[in-house]
Amino acid sequence: MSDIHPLDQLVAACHWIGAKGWAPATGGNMSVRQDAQICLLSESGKDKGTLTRDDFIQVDIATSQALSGRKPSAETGLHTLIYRLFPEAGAVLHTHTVNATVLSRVEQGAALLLHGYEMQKTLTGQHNHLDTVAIPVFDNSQDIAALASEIEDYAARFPLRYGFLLRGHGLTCWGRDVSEARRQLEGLEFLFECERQRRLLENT
Ligand SMILES: CSCCC(=O)C(=O)COP(=O)(O)O
Ligand SMILES: [Zn+2]
Repeated sequence: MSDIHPLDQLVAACHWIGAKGWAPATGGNMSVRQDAQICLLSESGKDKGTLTRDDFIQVDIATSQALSGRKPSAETGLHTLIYRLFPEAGAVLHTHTVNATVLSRVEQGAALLLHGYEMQKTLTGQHNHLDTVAIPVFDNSQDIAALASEIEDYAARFPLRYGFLLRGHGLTCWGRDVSEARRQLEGLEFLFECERQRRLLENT
């Protein structure tokens, strides 16, 4: 348990994501849960690698509405969905990496299946490289409410853990706190890089 305020941890995570090149230009969005009702979400249209505390906006988790007149992320509805689906979720990170963007397009199926990688064990609850981790892939849409509804339906039928991919768009992942969300993001991104390399090499 860290003494650093969760919002400061999130700002640090945004800078780390920016330095990695995982949220180019204005891509990506990040949030942290304040309490059962409210989350703090990045303001829309900003460079997420240079955010400060003032760039986060209080949003009502039940309605996805900002408490102020400011405009939170265009993907607010996906963050609030995760906080509603998973009361234990404390932070949500959405990135636009090349690996997530390309792999989610190349993968024709409904999920990216990760199997045989020791690094799967960086994901909470994974203890064996021989298990299969399924990261669902949803077709991208500009209708975030419809997308949220589709993801909610999926979660009612199948286990939804760690994160999901939006086809040709990026990864959204979460954790109990910023630290766990960062670990899931870093682990998944490593696995995506391996999977992209494996597919390239095995097809030659
Ligand atoms: C060029 S980024 C397009 C929108 C997007 O996918 C994203 O992650 C950033 O949107 P936001 O409103 O959160 O800035
Ligand atoms: Zn995005």
